[in-house]
Amino acid sequence: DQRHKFWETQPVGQFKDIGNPTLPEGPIEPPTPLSEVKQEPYNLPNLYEWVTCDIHDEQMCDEIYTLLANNYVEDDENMFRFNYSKEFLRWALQPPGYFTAWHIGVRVKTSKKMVAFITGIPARIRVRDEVVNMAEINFLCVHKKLRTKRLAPVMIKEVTRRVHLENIWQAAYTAGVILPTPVATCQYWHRSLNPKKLIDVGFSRLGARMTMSRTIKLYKLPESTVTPGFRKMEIHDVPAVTRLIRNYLSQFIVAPDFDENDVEHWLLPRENVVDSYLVESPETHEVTDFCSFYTLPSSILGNPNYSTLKAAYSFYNVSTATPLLQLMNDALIVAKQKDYDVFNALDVMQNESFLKELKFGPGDGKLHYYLYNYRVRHALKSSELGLVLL
Ligand SMILES: COc1cc([C@H]2SCC(=O)N2Cc2ccccc2)c(Br)cc1O
Repeated sequence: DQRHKFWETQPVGQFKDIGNPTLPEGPIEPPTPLSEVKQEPYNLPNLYEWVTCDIHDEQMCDEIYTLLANNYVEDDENMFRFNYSKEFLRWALQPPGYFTAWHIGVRVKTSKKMVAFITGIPARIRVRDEVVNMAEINFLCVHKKLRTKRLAPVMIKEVTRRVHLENIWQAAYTAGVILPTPVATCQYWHRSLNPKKLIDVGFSRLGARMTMSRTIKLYKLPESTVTPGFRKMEIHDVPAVTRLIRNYLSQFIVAPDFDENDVEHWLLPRENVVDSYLVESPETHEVTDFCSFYTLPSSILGNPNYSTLKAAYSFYNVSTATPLLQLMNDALIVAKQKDYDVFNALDVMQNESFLKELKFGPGDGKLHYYLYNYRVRHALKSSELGLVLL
């Protein structure tokens, strides 16, 4: 089909190469001399033009928010659609060292209406012992009415060209669909916090021989956290949290190579965007554990009583003294206190060790991770992945 036609032209692991032990791990193609990188943008179909999006600009941010809120990812049954907030988009797209040129919109020349979007952000990602400068590609969105115009391939080529101009030759991205060739395939799990609402909107179903009140009781959580020394992360914790998370992530085959600037950006609490907590030992004042989740609501499509689902997504968690089970239960307790309806987690890192026990149920969505222009000897188990993309 057309999709594989495009990906067969790209430096990505090809299905035909699976299991070929002679192919080395690492870049598939060498960098192109900067003088040979195409200097001008790729051609769009006539009616459309590229626009570089300054996400800091209120009006531009509004246009991007609205495009995504109406046209971004839905579940297979079109019951829900991601509803990234404006403050979340500003956080997600302005990490240390970001390039405005990598926030690319497509708009109609005449009406100036934004009809498509794709982004890249720079990230240092370690693959085994190699730290690679990559672009994390995200928010690929084409307006529902323009889906048959084959805009996505030219948008992917354009963001790749702009990434190449910054001398970066690898990328990481995720998708709900199978493309050549997944580095890892993960499963989403969900922990009900507001089971009545989740059943009312059709996400969950009442279990057999279960009443609503029995279901509410099943998911009930304590009013307050149980771990002594459990508190919100603050700016002065950045050095300790950086040490803790760098050490923890070193056990995974693919993981971000966070420095203190990255930790300050990605893990310091931001209201309605990202929450992070740590355990400071009351005796030694050492920071021994960390947990975090980000806030990504979903629009509920066509329900008369509810319009939005408040969802928390497990981000990075580290346990060295507090059992991970207890740490994550405290995260659930805090999320319930803040009125989240559901707490979502991928089966990456050590998450599998707590999912069933904390009453998570498997979702219907799989998430495939991909690397561009970097071959990994063989697909990873999700527990070998230490990378969470937004
Ligand atoms: C519907 O089952 C799932 C849907 C989603 C995504 S697709 C569009 C959307 O909004 N989602 C977030 C959401 C919506 C509802 C519940 C939990 C998460 C994910 Br990710 C995993 C699921 O299993």
